[in-house]
Amino acid sequence: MTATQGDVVAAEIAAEQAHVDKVYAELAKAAQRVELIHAEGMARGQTDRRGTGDPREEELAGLFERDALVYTAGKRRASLEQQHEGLVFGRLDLEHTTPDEDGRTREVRYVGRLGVRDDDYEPLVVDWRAPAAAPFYRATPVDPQGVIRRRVLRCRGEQVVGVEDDLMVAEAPDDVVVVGDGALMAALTRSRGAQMRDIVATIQQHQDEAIRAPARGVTEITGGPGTGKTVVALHRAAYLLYSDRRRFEGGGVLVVGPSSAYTAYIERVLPSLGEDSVVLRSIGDVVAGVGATRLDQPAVAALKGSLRIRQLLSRLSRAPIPGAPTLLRTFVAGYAIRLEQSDLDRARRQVLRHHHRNSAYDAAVDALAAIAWEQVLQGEREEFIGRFTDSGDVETFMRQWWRPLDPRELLLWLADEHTIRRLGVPPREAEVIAGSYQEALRIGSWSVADMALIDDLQARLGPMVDLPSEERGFYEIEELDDASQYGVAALRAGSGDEHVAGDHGALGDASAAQRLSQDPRERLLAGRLGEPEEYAHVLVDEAQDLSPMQWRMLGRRGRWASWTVVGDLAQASWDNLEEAARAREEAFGTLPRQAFHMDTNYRNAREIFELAARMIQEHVPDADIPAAVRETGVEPGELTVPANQMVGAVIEEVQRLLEEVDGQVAVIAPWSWHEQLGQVVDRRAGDSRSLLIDPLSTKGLEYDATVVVDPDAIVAESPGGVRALYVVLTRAAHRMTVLRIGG
Ligand SMILES: Nc1ncnc2c1ncn2[C@@H]1O[C@H](COP(=O)(O)OP(=O)(O)OP(=O)(O)O)[C@@H](O)[C@H]1O
Repeated sequence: MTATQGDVVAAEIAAEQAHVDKVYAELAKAAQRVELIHAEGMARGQTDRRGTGDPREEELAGLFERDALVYTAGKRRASLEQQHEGLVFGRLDLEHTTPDEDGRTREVRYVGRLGVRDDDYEPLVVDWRAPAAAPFYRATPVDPQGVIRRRVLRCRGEQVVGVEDDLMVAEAPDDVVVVGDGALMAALTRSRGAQMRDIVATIQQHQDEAIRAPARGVTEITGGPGTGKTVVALHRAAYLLYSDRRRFEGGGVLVVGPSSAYTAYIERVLPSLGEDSVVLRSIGDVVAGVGATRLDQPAVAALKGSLRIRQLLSRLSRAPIPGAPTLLRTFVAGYAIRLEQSDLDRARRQVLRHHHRNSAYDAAVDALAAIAWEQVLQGEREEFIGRFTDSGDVETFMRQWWRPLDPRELLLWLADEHTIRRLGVPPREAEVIAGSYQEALRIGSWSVADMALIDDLQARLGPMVDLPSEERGFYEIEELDDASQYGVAALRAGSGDEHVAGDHGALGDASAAQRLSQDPRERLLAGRLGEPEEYAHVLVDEAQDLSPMQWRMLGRRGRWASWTVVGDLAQASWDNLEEAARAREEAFGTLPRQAFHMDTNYRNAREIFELAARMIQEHVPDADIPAAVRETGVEPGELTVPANQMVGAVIEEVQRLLEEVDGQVAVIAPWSWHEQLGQVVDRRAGDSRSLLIDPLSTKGLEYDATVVVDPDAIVAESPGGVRALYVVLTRAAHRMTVLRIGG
């Protein structure tokens, strides 16, 4: 009796299962070792004087050691747990030209999310990032690199449930069985989850080249929609950490994306690849201690994003504090001193020529003293200056005239149109800017574009330094002033203290304060800004959308960094691309460049992408159009419905699509439809399989199916116009319906 194809596959699966079992057994041993280290670490921290609050020095050393051990063990355990699923995903059968020491030319090599060795230190699985794993991604029939067969193992938990082979030589040797229809197609046909998955088992050769490119300088990854730019860039981050852990884990890797929906969407990819030290931020969350999700009207965002705004910020950072005293009258060393507004302005200008405002308190006192001396010119100059500097009146005056300035406070000065006009802004722009900060004060939240302005002002003002302290109360001990470091920021926030958390780690506390406060102004100023954190590598996704001011903001965080920059100009929602390109060049300086272009669309079924491509080519003839590799045989639906029947049509389409796909169905609608549609479709992804989302928030995301509502309004409403619609039309993997308004 001959074996059926099913029997052959079952036998292959059973053989792979035997190896996978061995790996998990080894892993269980490793987990036990981790437990032992954990237990040992905890034991070292035991102290016989618990509760006295007075640990001996050797106990402190014990505690430190314990933390280090527990930390390492915990990290290893977390990574073992996260990579448990699908730990082994690949196998290479290689034929070498020169035999090994035992005279064999054949080798079997398994590839997985991490490297595992047996007791003899023989590799059971090679980490996908190790050089030994490279042929898994690089071998092709034209250049097999010694590979006869590449096999992808599909696992559920610890069970191998399928194998998919690619043969790299013209004919398989007799003992090498080839099964399956190819792993890539199987992966692309599957349903999309609410979160992005890693593609470690099916990375394609051209993607692998970008992933493993050297870390130097700037790596640009371009390509049309769905070409895997994001997922490739994330694998690249994992690869860089593996290839030079000291540099990148120590220096930090920052990944910046367009929105918090995007960061939530991609947040599982890196942990599933064994990396949890990467910092993910949306562009509204880059500045430590403050965050924003609100978007300005396009005209306002354009004004705030352009480099022209820097002139206003420069003047603002040197302007007098509104409401601060305009006259200093006092007696020093028996002389009556009177410093008028013009004297004060002169002193301020002199000081700001050479100093950051927030660190120039002493210089400002000196400047005032020098001007006061001009009114005296009798006796000893040094003695007079000393008496002036020590004067209680002068200190009281300085507390108002030269207090530490929070950049956010300066932006709020702009809510007053007269202030802006005094700073030389033309009336129409002054009105737009004032209106935007009046709105911020009304609703108590910043806009995403404000973050880059806050950052720019912070660079001009310097970090906030507390004024020289007044005499302290007896119980007010030094350390408690900065208790935020010890995790009590939320308490201070609750007590109404504006100066909450001092670093990004405590951002959550700042937002706790924001939630607690009823007063919009207090919410805007809650928490304390941290200083810009610098990184060894900065990865920017949807880079085509960054404004020039946002490039400057990122530039401050990557002054010594290498970069990976990902984008597609045809999807841009920023219209002055030339100015943004200049700001971006400035951020990169003279760093060397390398470029990778992705030209295969792995997301959209061909039928869906053709509709999107036709639309964008009509308006942007030089758009970068990839080739879609998968077909479903189902054309996207295009319906025209009267406006008053739109809600019903949406409900009907959602119902229909939910039956056709296993994953999520997104209704992508312009804001003008959100109120009506919000009553029938969930606004948030949550557990529900259908959701309502606005066009801009879909950047970088994907769904099994989409219902695109009123495309003309999407174009009219978005700063990117047709480019925004192009983004929207390329979000669906399997099914799409476009609902136009008409007749
Ligand atoms: N080699 C691969 N194997 C399996 N799936 C892949 C592969 N490459 C890309 N994909 C899938 O294709 C989809 C699109 O990828 P991704 O979101 O990274 O594209 P993108 O170029 O960033 O798209 P956009 O610019 O439209 O946001 C994702 O579901 C991703 O998992």
